[in-house]
Amino acid sequence: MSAEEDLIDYSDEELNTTDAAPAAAAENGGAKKGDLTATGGTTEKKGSYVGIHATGFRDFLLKPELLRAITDCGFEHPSEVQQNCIPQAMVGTDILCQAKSGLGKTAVFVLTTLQQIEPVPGETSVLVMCHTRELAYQIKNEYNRFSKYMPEVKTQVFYGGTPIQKDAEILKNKETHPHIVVATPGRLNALIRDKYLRLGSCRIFVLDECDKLLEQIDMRRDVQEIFRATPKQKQVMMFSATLSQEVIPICKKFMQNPAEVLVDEGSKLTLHGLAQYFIKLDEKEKNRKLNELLDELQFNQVIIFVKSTLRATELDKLLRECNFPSIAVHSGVSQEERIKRYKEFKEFNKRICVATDVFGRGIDIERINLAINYDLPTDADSYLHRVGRAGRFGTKGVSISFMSSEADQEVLKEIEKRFEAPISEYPEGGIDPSTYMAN
Ligand SMILES: Nc1ncnc2c1ncn2[C@@H]1O[C@H](COP(=O)(O)OP(=O)(O)OP(=O)(O)O)[C@@H](O)[C@H]1O
Repeated sequence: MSAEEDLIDYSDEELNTTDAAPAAAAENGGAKKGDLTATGGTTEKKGSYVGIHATGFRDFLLKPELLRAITDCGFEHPSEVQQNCIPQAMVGTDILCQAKSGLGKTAVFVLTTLQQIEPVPGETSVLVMCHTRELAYQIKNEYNRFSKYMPEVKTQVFYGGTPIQKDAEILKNKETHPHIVVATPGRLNALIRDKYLRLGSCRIFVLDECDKLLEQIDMRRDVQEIFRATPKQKQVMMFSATLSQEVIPICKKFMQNPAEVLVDEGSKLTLHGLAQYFIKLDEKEKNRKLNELLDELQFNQVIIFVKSTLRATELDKLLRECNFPSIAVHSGVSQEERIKRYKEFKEFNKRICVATDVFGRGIDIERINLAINYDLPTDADSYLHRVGRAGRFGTKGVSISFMSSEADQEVLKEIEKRFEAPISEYPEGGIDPSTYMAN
């Protein structure tokens, strides 16, 4: 199975093809929702960056239940993207947001949807979609953390690879029917098609890693069908660290006058706490080098990216044979097992994770301070997402990429150019731990 196939997590669902987004967006065209929005008597002007003056979460005037949960989570100050987006998102403005990896995009939509929600039994009013099952699971957990003091709000996660009947049971019962649904597109579309989930009450539509969801044609079709199943009047929010010039207009077709928080230069996406290196070597030297690195580097947790499920399985086996506490996550293992392994890694029971690109985006594991590209990805955006698994929320980290072919060399050149990030040759004598370990 190719690395590309690894990414398509919803492939177990049958797909129906339509070409709905432009039409749906055009139908929506009349309203000016993203322009000036009034909620609860307050009018928020688009583009007025209340956030710039905000020094704490209190300044956003969020519900006390949310503020308490934020304090419990240990968040002291909003990050820049949170300052820029929360004031507008919480009053219903459409948002198209690009911001660096690991700087808290999730909290933007989790907090602002919880702020706006008015839960009605048996009705789903918030829909969040992302491209992988583990990410959906992670986002659901973020909802649990932040809705701790809102016991009436129910959130559920739906993704493929699990019995659909279980999801159907949850949706049939008013007591368990969620107000917030986090899902991958394939399973969600199947639930809608089979009429288990009705979206007539959907008020907020969120796409996390939106470029991934919209760039691949089959995922986009699912997203479009789901979009068509929701009412015309709703808030749409989209997020990613990478939004190409090509994908931005596609995103905007789903939106009405969105507030745009975009990064104009690639260099602004560089994670400054992350030291980036490459090692030139032959394919056959990779295992020995990896062994050496794992022995010499003082990592807390490491994620090692490979290009296929087969390579993930083999490398993980090899590492375990060498007594490294390794685990593998890829689409070749059952869904239940995948989530189990994700949890094991997240809970620090395993320190080494060998993964395909299913873990390349969005996955937030705070102790990862080393990301290794055993196989380099084929494009610069994937590189940026992958290495962003280390150095979360401004912490220190290091990434090391193996370069074993001319194609790899070209990709590295493209990365350096696009993000204006120096990627240095890994020094013979190794690197000083103080450059990648927390003080
Ligand atoms: N204001 C804050 N203060 C402290 N920690 C925060 C704050 N906001 C977010 N975090 C933490 O920072 C980490 C990264 O956040 P998150 O996963 O939302 O990043 P992201 O922008 O979605 O990244 P990616 O592009 O990689 O998906 C999380 O562990 C989150 O709990």
